[in-house]
Amino acid sequence: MAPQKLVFVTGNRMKLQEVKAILDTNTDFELTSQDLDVPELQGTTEEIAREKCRRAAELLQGPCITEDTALCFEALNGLPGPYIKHFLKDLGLDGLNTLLQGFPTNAAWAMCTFAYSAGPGSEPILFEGRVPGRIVPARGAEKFGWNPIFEVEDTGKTFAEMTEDEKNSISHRYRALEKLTTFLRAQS
Ligand SMILES: O=c1nc[nH]c2c1ncn2[C@H]1C[C@H](O)[C@@H](COP(=O)(O)OP(=O)(O)OP(=O)(O)O)O1
Ligand SMILES: [Mg+2]
Repeated sequence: MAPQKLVFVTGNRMKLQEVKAILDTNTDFELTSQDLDVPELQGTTEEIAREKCRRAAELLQGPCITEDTALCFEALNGLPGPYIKHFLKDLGLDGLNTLLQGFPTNAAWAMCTFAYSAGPGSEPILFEGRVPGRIVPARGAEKFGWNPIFEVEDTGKTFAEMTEDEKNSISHRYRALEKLTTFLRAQS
């Protein structure tokens, strides 16, 4: 059967690189990407993910997937969550550690939410993947976002200390993408 064409709307080339690597050996899907400036509303991760995908499908006038990544601190009831991009930009990796000083736990989870819309006017469907861990002083290469300060539970390693393959075989993104591709395969 011909591969399903997927348009991934994202402005983040590292996300795109990881999604391509995860889908790499998968011949069921053919991924292309579009860097569109889609506004992100405030709200819960789910609300943000849905609305971003809705707007992307309108702009593209066709089916698409979008993705929202959140980093959630247990001590802060899940914040910064979907606002991690702004916290990271303004506080940096050190500042995110400082933020947790005085709290009893540095437990955290990384969360990835893919949204799929069949086209404009079609309600997006969400697929979520999570990885538990904790926030630690930066270790490893500073190549992608908050990778150096997120230590994955039971591994003793931050995402930045893992090889790309290692991260991509256990990550929040991998787990969410598994659910999305299972859904899409069942559709076709
Ligand atoms: O696996 C990851 N490991 C470390 N850092 C990560 C990861 N995945 C996203 N990140 C960073 C990028 C951005 O600072 C924030 C998510 O924000 P988020 O709005 O989802 O991404 P974005 O604006 O860069 O791209 P997009 O155009 O798809 O919305 O966390
Ligand atoms: Mg964004």
